[in-house]
Amino acid sequence: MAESTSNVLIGVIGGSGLYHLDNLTFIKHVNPETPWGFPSSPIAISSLPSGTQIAFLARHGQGHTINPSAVPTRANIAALKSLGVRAILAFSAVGSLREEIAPGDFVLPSQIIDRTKGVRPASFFEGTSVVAHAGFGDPFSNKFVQWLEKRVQGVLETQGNGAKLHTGRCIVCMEGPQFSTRAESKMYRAWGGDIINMSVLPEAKLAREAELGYALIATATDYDSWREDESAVTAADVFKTLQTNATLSRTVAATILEELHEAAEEGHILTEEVGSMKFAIMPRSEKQKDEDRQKLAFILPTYFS
Ligand SMILES: CSC[C@H]1O[C@H](OP(=O)(O)O)[C@H](O)[C@@H]1O
Ligand SMILES: Nc1ncnc2[nH]cnc12
Repeated sequence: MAESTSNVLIGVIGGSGLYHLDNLTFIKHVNPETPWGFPSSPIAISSLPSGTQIAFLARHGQGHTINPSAVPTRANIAALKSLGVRAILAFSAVGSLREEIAPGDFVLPSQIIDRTKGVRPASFFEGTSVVAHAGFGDPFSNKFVQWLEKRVQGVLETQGNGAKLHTGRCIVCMEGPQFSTRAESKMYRAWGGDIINMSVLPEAKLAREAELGYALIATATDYDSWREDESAVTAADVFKTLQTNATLSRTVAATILEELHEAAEEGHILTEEVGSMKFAIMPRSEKQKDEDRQKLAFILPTYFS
């Protein structure tokens, strides 16, 4: 492990527009070097009013300098794990593929359609002599997502200014940086996609490989490009809602993080993840290289130390 751990159980990943959280006392920045390089940006360790510490990482770097295809996601997940993090609460700006999901609404997706194009390293095992097939049928941590539902709903009802929460939805993760064509946007709707972004993969896959709880709070900024009589999405459309969504995301985080830390400490929201890689990893063979096993011990010390 690169950094000493100090009971930082929750890692928050901020997406477009969300580069810091509120109501926290900043303690320090850490920048752990992992076998997969450095994270997108130094990770801010801060304390909640109770003293509980949390970690915050800006997915695209503090000045939003990293495009979605180039985010060093393996380093991000490995760095968070090295700090002792057990659950990641990720935020993402998304396009809506459904009329009822309006810009400003929040979504807790439960499924993913992968439309990334193989340019992003998507496994810690890639390039090693160890083979593993993580289960990904339920790409988000079901218990964690269920835990979030009523808490996020509560915040939106009292402080959401009309923002609605949608649950049980399917997110399409596309390869950017360009937005989808109108034909693609319609195709994703026909496939059952409800929202679209460029970031949830490989983040969710890598969190699973590292046996971390992972949930995404998706915040809708636009209607993508499927509406016949409307113009196709532009970055300017996204920017219109980004700040309002980020402010509400900060309120959600400030309201739930203390209780989330407690839930992670007790472990009941993470029972599906911990131990999940045990039978995903192909049995040890003499052909597996020691150096690869050492590398993998960084994220899975239980199996590789
Ligand atoms: C700024 S529009 C496209 C960009 O926004 C989302 O970023 P994030 O998921 O980090 O909030 C989307 O995934 C794209 O990367
Ligand atoms: N329409 C869209 N497509 C992909 N990613 C997005 N992030 C925000 N809006 C998006």
